[in-house]
Amino acid sequence: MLFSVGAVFATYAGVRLFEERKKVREEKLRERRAFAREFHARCRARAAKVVPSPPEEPETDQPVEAPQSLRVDPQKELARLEHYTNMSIATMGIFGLRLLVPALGPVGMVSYIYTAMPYMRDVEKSLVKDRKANVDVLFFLADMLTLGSGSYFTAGFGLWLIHSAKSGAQKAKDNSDKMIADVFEQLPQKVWLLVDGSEIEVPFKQIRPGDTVVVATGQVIPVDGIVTEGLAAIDQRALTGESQPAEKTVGDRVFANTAVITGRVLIMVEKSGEDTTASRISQLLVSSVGYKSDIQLKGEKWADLATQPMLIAAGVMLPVVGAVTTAVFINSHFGNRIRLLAPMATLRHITVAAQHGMLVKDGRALEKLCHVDTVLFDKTGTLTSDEPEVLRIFTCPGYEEQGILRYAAMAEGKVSHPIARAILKAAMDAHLSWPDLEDSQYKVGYGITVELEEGVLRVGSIRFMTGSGIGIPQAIDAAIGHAHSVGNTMIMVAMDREVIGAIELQPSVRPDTSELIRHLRELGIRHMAIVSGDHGGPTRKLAEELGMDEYFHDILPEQKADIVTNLQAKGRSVCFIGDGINDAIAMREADVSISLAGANTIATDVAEIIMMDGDLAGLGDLFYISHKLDQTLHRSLELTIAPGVLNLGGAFVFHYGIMASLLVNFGFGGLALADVLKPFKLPDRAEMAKSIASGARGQRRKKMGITRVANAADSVTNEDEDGDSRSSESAAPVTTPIVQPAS
Ligand SMILES: Nc1ncnc2c1ncn2[C@@H]1O[C@H](COP(=O)(O)OP(=O)(O)OP(=O)(O)O)[C@@H](O)[C@H]1O
Ligand SMILES: [Zn+2]
Repeated sequence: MLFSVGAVFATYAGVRLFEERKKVREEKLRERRAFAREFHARCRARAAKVVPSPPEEPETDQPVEAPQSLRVDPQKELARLEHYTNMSIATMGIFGLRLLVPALGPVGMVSYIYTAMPYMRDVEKSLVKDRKANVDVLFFLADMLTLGSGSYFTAGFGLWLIHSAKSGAQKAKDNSDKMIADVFEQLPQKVWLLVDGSEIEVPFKQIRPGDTVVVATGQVIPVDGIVTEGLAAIDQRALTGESQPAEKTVGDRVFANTAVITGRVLIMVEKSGEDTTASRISQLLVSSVGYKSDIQLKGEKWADLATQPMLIAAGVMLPVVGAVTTAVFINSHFGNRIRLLAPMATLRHITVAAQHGMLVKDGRALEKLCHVDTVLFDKTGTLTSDEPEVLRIFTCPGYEEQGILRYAAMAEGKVSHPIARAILKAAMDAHLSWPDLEDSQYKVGYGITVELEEGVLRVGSIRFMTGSGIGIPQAIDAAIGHAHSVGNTMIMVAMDREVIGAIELQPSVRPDTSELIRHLRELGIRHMAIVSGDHGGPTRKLAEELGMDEYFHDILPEQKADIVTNLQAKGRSVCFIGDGINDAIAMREADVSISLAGANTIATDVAEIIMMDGDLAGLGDLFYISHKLDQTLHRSLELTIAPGVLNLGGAFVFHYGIMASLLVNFGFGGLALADVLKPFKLPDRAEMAKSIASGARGQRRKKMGITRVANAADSVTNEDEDGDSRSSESAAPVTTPIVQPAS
């Protein structure tokens, strides 16, 4: 029987030896060819009296590429895994028939060795390359013991368990990848294309190599390309991590997903929109699924910690208790299962989110969301609809309403701020026309400056005016007071040093938002606040209306981020929901960031989760899905540990066989898998709250001592009653630590 184990090793060694020698031979051949090439090049160069140019340096400025794992064709990988799964079934079959036809024994061995080949490669890699005995090594040892003890069928079954788990995980991953890619493609993406000297807005996918796109302040560069005109400061943080903006001008390369902070450039496109979309999707898939969840990390750590001692223990046990008991003992190791289950659980929940119109770009975000206790909302464009309405236009002597509106529209040109959209719409509705301006300067959080023949035009906030040394006339000041008291936003229009008019904008709060806030409280969110760049008046009004705990107004973009980090320093876990350029930094700092489809591209690029319907309605569902994921991950971990305990008993107390131990693993593995893949529907509101509270209580019971989880659970259960009482008196005034406007 030891003969069979020997045969396995001998064959593997033979195959590997053959491969290595082939590799060496190929290497030599390559060297020889390279030498010949260089030799010929030198001869030619000498003949032409020029020195051959050095080989081209690889570009260092390249955008990040998808890791190796994603460049493997998933179709082929799946086919390969399925092939080995089928082969292990065949092996089991042959070994089974061997009982009737003993001559089939050697055939079974050949089939076994073939099926074990990829597995042995992993084992070799672990031992030779990583110099570490990992779980693969341990289980391989168990399977060799099984084979050596003459349980051929069981050994085949052991192989099948390994291969089928891998191919099952790959299949689930493929399905989710497709789903996520589909949802991503629905994101509305438009770019400004230069056609015969004028700029037109076209869908991103229509872009072809050689086209010229125009990108101005506050927009994200949609493509890889070369700057052919203009100058811009570009934030490459998303790409290179460097926070210093880079100056780019004619001849420089720029990359997709970087943002223009100031300036305006024409870019010649290098890759078509479809190619760029494809590479974006592959990047997206890397970040959404190519990571390890906390629970997986924990599980892997435990598995790793247990591996060496178990190997040693197995070595000691083998001569004493024999192969069977040792193999059963090894099978009590909970192995790699969490490594398969955790990503599958995450994928499953990302897929459910996608089916409900939420694109989770980073799986970690979904995992972290259930620990969030503080949600910060941006106001304009997030809590209010992405297009307020121009309500009134105030004019100063010498100007007419239409003139003020026309100036404002001229300045707003291609800005994609909700205020800009509202003004442009009003101007269009009034059938005004205005020239296309190229050199407008947008100062985020303040407003826009344009140099016209008649003077310097400024359109923006009151602070923008006073900061530029422009006073507010009394008549306008009175109008501002009234507008703010009813919750409206006022935009100043100034020419040179004088305010010439103002525009009053009426926001419309997204429907059912106060209901949503109440819903989130039921789901365990303790603290909710508005963080807005707008004035105190309208911000307070909305905060009261919606029953927020706090509000921050006149907040500049960097300050939004400070608010997030301050809260985090107090131990809060913060989710930031925003739509604008002014939210991007805060979103980067937040534990979880969410944006809405149709918001500024910088915001949707930074956000880890995008609400594809363009509104907040699905937020409750999202939190629920996150809690569900957390519960599933915990259950997965339990279901991987349970069979281990049972098998440990099997080895020392019940004395059962190897097959029994594998069946225990198989049974629990199947249960865990079914649990992870179980389809689930989103329940109604009351049911959601109950399920989250009970999950948290359950966890608290088990996790006594781990303060963070226990605290979170506390808050959820307390909030149950708390949330109810709050909802009944939601009209009560908010006690508001107000952040004073920065001067
Ligand atoms: N495109 C613009 N046109 C005119 N004024 C602007 C523009 N962008 C910003 N402003 C002025 O600067 C202020 C701050 O703008 P910012 O974009 O930081 O926040 P916001 O849109 O008002 O509110 P929120 O932060 O809630 O989205 C605005 O209230 C407005 O007065
Ligand atoms: Zn906003």
